[in-house]
Amino acid sequence: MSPKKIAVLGAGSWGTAMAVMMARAGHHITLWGHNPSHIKQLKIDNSNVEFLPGTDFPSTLSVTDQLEETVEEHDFLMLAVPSHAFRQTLLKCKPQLKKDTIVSWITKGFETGTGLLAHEIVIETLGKDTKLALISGPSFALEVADNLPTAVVVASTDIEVATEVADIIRNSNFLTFPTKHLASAEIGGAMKNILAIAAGISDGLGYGANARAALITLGLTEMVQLGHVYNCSESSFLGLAGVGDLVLTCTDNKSRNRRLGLQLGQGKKIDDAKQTIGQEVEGIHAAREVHAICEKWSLDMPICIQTYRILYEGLAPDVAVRYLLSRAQLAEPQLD
Ligand SMILES: NC(=O)C1=CN([C@@H]2O[C@H](COP(=O)(O)OP(=O)(O)OC[C@H]3O[C@@H](n4cnc5c(N)ncnc54)[C@H](OP(=O)(O)O)[C@@H]3O)[C@@H](O)[C@H]2O)C=CC1
Ligand SMILES: O=C(CO)COP(=O)(O)O
Repeated sequence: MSPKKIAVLGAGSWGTAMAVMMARAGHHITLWGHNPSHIKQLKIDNSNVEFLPGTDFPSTLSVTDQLEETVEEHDFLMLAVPSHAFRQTLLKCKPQLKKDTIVSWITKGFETGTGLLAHEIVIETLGKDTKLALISGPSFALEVADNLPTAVVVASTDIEVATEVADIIRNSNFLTFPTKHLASAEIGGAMKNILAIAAGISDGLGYGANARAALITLGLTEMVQLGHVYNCSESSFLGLAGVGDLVLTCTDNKSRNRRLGLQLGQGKKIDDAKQTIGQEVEGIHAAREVHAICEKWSLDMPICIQTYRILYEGLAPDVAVRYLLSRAQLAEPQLD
């Protein structure tokens, strides 16, 4: 694949790791960040990026805080901002956006307040003919920045766009699989953050590996249940963006969502836990949106709801777990 010009919009750990990975593969990357002092610091010294220690920037990677000219000069955008900044970033891009620009994103979450999926926001703000794609799957920023093998899906309702994006960003350490299951990939990426908090809570309380495996399995059935609202098939959650990312973030302490849960399970207050992590914890927002969606559609998703109650209603983690255990399921929840 010949080198491309790609603009990564969002200079947090994930945008930076993706930018470095693609620049190493020979692409010409512009990394935009909204915080001028952060960008200034990166221009002076990028040898010790916060949360990505030891990540040197290749010469094919430049940084900027100028969004307008970045959008103007690129026909491939990759949004890496947190979900709460997704719509406003698209709106800021819109005036400079060219007709055939690829709008891709690596954000994981529902829109705060509306519960919309990212592709719904793209269509609402930029129109239904936008060439859009999501890149998602089990992919810790630190490991991608360290050049460790990673496999993700590139999802778009237009499989030609998914294939084009997958072909551009694939390299020997970063495998990409095109898929048309866009909504499932978005739901998987957003839901696993809530479930990673739940798994962290369970581990923080000292419940063992059996409980964690049960949470992962039953969490997957909740993911599938939510998918029914969007007409997603059960099997569409069994890939990298669903079960793959769920297993990763529920089991490894590189996950910020899991680490938040661990601290809550150990008795820490949520504000203190958030402060210790010092980065985005998307599951906190996603729990609120999923709670609202469950109310709207009368969905029974006990793990997500108990996690919401711990996060927003001050429910004690051990009480939430006892509730889950006491639900006396007559039958194991099934995927179909
Ligand atoms: N890190 C990871 O391993 C992965 C993360 N993701 C997803 O990527 C997304 C970004 O997360 P991540 O990079 O990890 O988070 P970080 O906490 O590392 O960084 C978030 C970045 O977003 C910036 N930001 C905040 N508000 C705005 C805004 N309004 N406009 C532009 N930029 C803004 C912050 O800048 P400042 O702090 O200067 O305000 C910061 O640089 C999330 O949805 C996450 O779930 C997906 C896969 C892997
Ligand atoms: O999405 C991720 C890995 O795929 C990162 O997970 P956390 O946001 O929980 O760190």
